[in-house]
Amino acid sequence: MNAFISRKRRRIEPCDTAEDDTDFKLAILASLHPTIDHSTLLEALLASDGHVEQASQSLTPSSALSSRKRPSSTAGHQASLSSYRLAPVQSRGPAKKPLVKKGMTLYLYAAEDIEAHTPCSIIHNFLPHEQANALLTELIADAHSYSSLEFKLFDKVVSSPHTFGFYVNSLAEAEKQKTEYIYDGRKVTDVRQSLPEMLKACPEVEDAVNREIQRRIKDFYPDGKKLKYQDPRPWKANTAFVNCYDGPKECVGYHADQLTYLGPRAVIGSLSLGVAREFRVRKVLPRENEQHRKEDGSVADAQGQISIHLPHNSLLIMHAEMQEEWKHSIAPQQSIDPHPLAGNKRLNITYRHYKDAFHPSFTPTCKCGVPTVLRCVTKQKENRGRYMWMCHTHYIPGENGCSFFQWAEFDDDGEPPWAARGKK
Ligand SMILES: O=C(O)CCC(=O)C(=O)O
Ligand SMILES: [Fe+2]
Repeated sequence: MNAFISRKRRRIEPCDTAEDDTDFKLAILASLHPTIDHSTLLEALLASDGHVEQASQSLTPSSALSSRKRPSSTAGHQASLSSYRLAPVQSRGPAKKPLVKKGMTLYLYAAEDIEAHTPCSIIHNFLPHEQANALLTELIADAHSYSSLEFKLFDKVVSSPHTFGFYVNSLAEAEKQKTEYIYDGRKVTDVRQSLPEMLKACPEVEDAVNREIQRRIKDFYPDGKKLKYQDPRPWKANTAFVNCYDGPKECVGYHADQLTYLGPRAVIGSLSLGVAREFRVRKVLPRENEQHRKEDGSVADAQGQISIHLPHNSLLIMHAEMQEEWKHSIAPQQSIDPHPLAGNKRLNITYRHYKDAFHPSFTPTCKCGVPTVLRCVTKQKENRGRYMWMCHTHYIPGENGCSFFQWAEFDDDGEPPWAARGKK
């Protein structure tokens, strides 16, 4: 049986009387459990909604397990919190009700918990040890020349506090990317050919992702059927974005990945190497829940979030329900455990399947003459889940774009109408 643990995120408030109360309860718990560290006590208290007695019971280890320490996030070591029975989790299938609560972060470590409570599954120790290290070493060398992503946010040009590189599997593909594809309204100049170890890992990633997709469908989706618009054909790893996070403060904010070249209900395979970091996910709320939005625009506190621990050599599969219904981020941390090969760096490969039918020569072009971006309506209740093609150009600093908008139509397998016409 596995368990999860949760911790209330610390608010930046100079004086908080609730914190005093918590400190008092913590002192009682500490006296009852003198060998358990402070953060584990705090997590148990919060998971028990502040009930000291309940927290104390949950901290009594099951007879078979002797370890009491919260697992450290030491890279390369896969830890689980199964020694604390804070909540029972059924062995297979989706969770009956969400565990995440307002203002809380649930910390998930075990594969069974991750797949039951998020749209992701995880394979720990994915590649053979030597292969993972060779891939990491190859990427560290290439990451020196990565750049950060610049984008426009409310008329300000901001750059993401991490760097990345973009790879495709052949030089011919790289040339096509540079000349035919558009990202945030622009062509990209730095497209790399996948490195030997990246190519070597591709078939393994493809096999694992395809297996996980089938398992997800069978065990988690209604009636064991694929989702509407999900592609029934095998998933391919023909494109990769490699993210580099150098030190605990480098991060990426909450976002959903662009579906423009992947199509609806896309699946992404994300291989983590080097320093272990926290991958946070939260479900997107429809607009009627907007009363929870804070002044700084965030809603994470209002609905809670889930943190997935991503150690070295773990493959996270973001399933077909992820991009349309959830957002994800890599959170900045106070500290990290350095990795023997990578030092302070985490390298992450997000393998993606670019589909032929979504090549920009087929997708609608806006009034600016630029191929459009594919988006899904997530907030507006009436149109939630519908897709639309929209002008990209307003992402370019100094440009406002046009008002182009067109609903996007797909068949049950996520194919756009022009692909069906081509088949006839
Ligand atoms: O670093 C990660 O695990 C996630 C990166 C990511 O979200 C992205 O590349 O879109
Ligand atoms: Fe992403």
